[in-house]
Amino acid sequence: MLAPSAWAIAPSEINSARIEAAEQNPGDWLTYHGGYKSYHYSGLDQINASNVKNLEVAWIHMPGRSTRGLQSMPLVADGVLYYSGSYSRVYALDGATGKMIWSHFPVLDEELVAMQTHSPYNRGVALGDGKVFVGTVDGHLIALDMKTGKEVWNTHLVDSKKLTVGFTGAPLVVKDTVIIGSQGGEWTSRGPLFGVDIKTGKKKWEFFTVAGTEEAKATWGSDSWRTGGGGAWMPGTYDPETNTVWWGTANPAPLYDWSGADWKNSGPRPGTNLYTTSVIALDPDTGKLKFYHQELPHDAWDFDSAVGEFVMIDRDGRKLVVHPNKGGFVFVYDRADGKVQNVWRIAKNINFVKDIDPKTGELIGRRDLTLGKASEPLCPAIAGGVSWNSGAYSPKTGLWYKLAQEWCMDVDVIKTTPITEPMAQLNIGANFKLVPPPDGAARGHLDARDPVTGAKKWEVNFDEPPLASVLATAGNLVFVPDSRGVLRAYNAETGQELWSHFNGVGHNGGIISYSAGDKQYIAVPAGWGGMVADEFPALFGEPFTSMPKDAGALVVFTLKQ
Ligand SMILES: O=C(O)c1cc(C(=O)O)c2c(n1)C(=O)C(=O)c1cc(C(=O)O)[nH]c1-2
Ligand SMILES: [Ca+2]
Repeated sequence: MLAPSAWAIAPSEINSARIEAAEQNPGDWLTYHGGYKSYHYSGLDQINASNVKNLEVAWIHMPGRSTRGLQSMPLVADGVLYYSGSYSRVYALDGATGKMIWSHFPVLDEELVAMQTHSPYNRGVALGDGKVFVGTVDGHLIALDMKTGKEVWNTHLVDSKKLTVGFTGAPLVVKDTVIIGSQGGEWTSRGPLFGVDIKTGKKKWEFFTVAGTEEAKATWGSDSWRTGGGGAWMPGTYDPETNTVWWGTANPAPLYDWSGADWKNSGPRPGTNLYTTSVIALDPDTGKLKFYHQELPHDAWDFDSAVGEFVMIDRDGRKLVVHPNKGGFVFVYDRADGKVQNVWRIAKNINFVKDIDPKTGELIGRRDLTLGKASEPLCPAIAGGVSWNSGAYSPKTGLWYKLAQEWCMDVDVIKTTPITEPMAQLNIGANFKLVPPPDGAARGHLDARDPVTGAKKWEVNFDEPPLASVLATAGNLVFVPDSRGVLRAYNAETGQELWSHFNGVGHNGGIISYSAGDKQYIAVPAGWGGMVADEFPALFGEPFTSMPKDAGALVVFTLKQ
């Protein structure tokens, strides 16, 4: 199915209604998650399981200065591809040829950026109201004219000079509001999310993921909310039926806590620490909290809920949303009220809890660390049982294709005090080293599962965990961009590998499909160097020891003529 002409009347008008209708317009890819349902699925089937072997490179684009790789999710509207690289460089390219239409390089506070650790990568842009929106690591949200790339407005939202953190995640457009979340879990901020007027750039609201309400403030003993961390560093999504924004929040700081089982009363941040490591449901117009579920009360392991995937599934009259937590569990919620409907595990090596009650979401047998070396490795490792990139759901197969990671770490918990002056410093609270898990080598796997029950149909193993997003298509295909730099296509029903192509450097970003003219394309950023990627040389050796962390290219494929 190719439907590029459906929007011929007003080609560049992008609003929430058009995003809601994403499924009827498979030639586009309008939001980070491919549409509000977060499927990372393309309804195009020109490229399919029987002809995927005929894929070839159509064009390549080099953004330059790809420090820490190329981590973004491209977007496409009406055959034009928009994407960002490190330092928030934004490009608009002809989707058929790669020819540049415009580029925009923001002027950043380079001195500040050089002092940041989780920087200067950018994970994507948002489209709406004739503009392209991008966040910057020095705390700005910028709107560019979609046709010319000229700056329309530029709003300074985070005092990054003081707080160190900024924006790495993509924004989300909801009606006349642009929503973006800040980094924060590893520092001393309060991890805000912002709602900004789409026309003027004026800030409409701000929601603090740390102590954003009086109820939440009471869950931080010793005034620890002042330096609580939090963060909302990956984009969530929007449920138009209930006018609700779903967003995941990051961990509290310090990441690790020495108080052991007495965490309610002692240690650096006594209490449950709301709304960190939670999913929060906000009113997009006001930023008011509607409801929430804290996936890990008093997270003591850096297992953020910040993974941005909220997969909307309707089943047996129930409206559900599926959300993975970095600790390796997958939560299923009722979309009306955020009540837990199921919890299942996707990572095999987990010992930070014995289990999570699938009916209530309650943690069973938590493993709270105390000062000094832990007696046995903590599983999963700080890099997570799942990482921040997204899986893909195919409404055709009813399967969710999701990557998981098997690794643990030796951990030595130390006492820290938050440093806020003159500039916030990382507040980790432990030294650590990644090690293989009890059941074998450190590795990754792609699972094809029922997203609600977790029932597994098939699994493919990888010697090193892939750290990029997954794409599913109506052509009965699943694409996995792997860490060595090989893009692989699988049969969506069976997991059989059908095609692969080496892109020259590891993948650490998104992947999409779109149409331009009468052709279907697959676009994948190649470029290695995220935070988790830093762990690869010690664990896996070559090719990661010598893999560049400052090279990137957008590689686009189509079928041979
Ligand atoms: O709490 C935060 O604000 C925050 C930010 C980031 C980031 O901006 O990349 C990561 C994390 N947390 C994190 O927990 C994490 O596992 C992680 C992995 C990566 C990466 O680039 O591979 N970034 C981040
Ligand atoms: Ca974190």
